[in-house]
Amino acid sequence: MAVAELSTSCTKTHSSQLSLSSSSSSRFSHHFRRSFRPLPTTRNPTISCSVASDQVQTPIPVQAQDLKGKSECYGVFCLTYDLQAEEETKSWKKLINIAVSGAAGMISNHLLFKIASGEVFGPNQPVALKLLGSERSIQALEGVAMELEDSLFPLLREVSIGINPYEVFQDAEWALLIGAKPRGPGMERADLLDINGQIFAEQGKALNASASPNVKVIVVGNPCNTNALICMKNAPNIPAKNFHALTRLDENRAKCQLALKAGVFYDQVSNMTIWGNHSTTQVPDFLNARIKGLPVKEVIKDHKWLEEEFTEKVQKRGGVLIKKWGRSSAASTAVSIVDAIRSLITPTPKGDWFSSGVYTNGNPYGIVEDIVFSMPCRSKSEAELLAEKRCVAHLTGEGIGFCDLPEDTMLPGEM
Ligand SMILES: NC(=O)C1=CN([C@@H]2O[C@H](COP(=O)(O)OP(=O)(O)OC[C@H]3O[C@@H](n4cnc5c(N)ncnc54)[C@H](OP(=O)(O)O)[C@@H]3O)[C@@H](O)[C@H]2O)C=CC1
Ligand SMILES: O=C([O-])CC(=O)C(=O)O
Repeated sequence: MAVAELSTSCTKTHSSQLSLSSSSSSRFSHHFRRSFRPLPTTRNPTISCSVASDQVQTPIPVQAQDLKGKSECYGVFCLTYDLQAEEETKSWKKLINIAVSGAAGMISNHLLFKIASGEVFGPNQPVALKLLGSERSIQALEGVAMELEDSLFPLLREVSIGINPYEVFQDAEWALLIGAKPRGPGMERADLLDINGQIFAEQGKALNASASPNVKVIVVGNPCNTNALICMKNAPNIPAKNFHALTRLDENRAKCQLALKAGVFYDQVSNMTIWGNHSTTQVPDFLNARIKGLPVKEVIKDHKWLEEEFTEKVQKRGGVLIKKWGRSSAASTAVSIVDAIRSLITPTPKGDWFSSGVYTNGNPYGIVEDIVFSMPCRSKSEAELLAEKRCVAHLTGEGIGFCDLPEDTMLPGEM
C-alpha cells in the first residue's frame, strides 16, 4: 500500500533539509512605536485610585468607516506603554507580529484567544495581532477586537484590524492564513479551489511585499496544500521552507484513533505521519507510528482494523464532523494550529517528529517535486544547527570542520 512505498524511499538528508530557523527576526525594539509615559505604579491600588486624565492618552476606537484599505490599531490597543518602564515586563522578549486572516471566522474565534493568552508563544512573549477581514466581516472583526480588549491579556500589546492584506501583513513574522470559504455537507475540499485559490494568490503577493522576509506562513483555508503552493509561488522573496499547509489536525485525529483502539491515553502515541494531501486521499502512517514506544502493530493486534478501517476513519473525520455539526471543525483546528506553531518554534523531542505540508523540492522520499505534500518534519535547535555548521566549516570556507553533533533521530524509511 501507499504508506509502505512512501516510507522506504527516505534518505538521511531529509532532516537537515527540514530544519527550521529561529522565529525571532523581529525588527522591533523593546519600545513600542506609540510608546509614552506610563502611569506611576503603586503597590496598593485600592488606596491610590485617582483620575489621571493628564497622564493617560484616550484611545479613539477605530470605526468600520475609517478602515478603507487601512490597518489601524483598535481601541485600548492604541494606548501603549514603554515596556522597559514596567518592572514585570523587563524579562520579556521583543514583540512579535502575528497576522491572522479570516479573523472573524470560527477557527480564529478560538485561536486568537489562545495566542493572546500566551499559551502559544510562551509567557514572556508579547504579541501584536494583526487581523485581516473584509468589507463583509469588518463589523464582526470589531467585535473580535472588542472581546480581545475585554479579556485583559497582559501579553497582548497591540491589535490592529483591516481589510487590505498589504497593510495588515506589514512586518508580520507569522501569517496564519485561515480566511477562506469552508465546505459544507456533501462537498470535497477540492471543490473550493476555484473560490479560494484567488485569495491565496493575492495574499501571497501581499506577504511578499509587506511581511518580514522570514515570515512563517501556515495555510489553513482549504484546500490547504494547494493554497499554500499558490501563496508560496506568489511570494518569491520568502523562503519556500517557510510555507506550511496545516495537516496537524489529521495527525491529532490519527493519534486519537490509535489511542482509542489500543486502550491507552493519546499522549502515548508518537511518530505519527500524515502523508500527502489534507483530503480523503491522505495516508495516516500506522507502520511508522508508535504506541508507548512500540510499533503500532505490536500493540494493536487487529491488523485488519488497521489496514481497512483506521485510514478511512482519519481520512473522513472532517466530513463526518461536518454532518454532525453542520459546519467544519473549528475548536480542534485551532488547537492543531497551536500544536503546529509550537512544533515549529520548539526543538522536536528526541526520537519523535510531526506532520506538516511542506514544499517538496529536493525531498528524499521520491515525491514529485514542486507540490506541497505532508510529511514528517523535525525542528532543530539553534545549538544543533551551529554544531552542524562547525562540522562543515571546511566546506563553507570557515576553517577546519569539527563534528560534535548530538545524536539524531530516524525518520520513516531511514536505515
Ligand atoms: N487545514 C485544516 O485542517 C482545516 C481547514 N479548515 C478550513 O479553514 C477555513 C476557515 O474555516 P472557518 O474559520 O471554520 O470558516 P468561517 O466560515 O467561520 O470563516 C471563514 C472566513 O473566511 C473568509 N472568507 C473568504 N472568502 C469567503 C467566502 N467566499 N465565503 C465565506 N467566507 C469567506 C470570511 O472572512 P472575511 O470576510 O473576513 O474574509 C470568513 O469569516 C475553511 O476553508 C475551512 O475549510 C477548516 C478546518 C480544518
Ligand atoms: O473537512 C473540512 O472541510 C474541514 C477540514 O479541513 C477538516 O475538518 O479537516
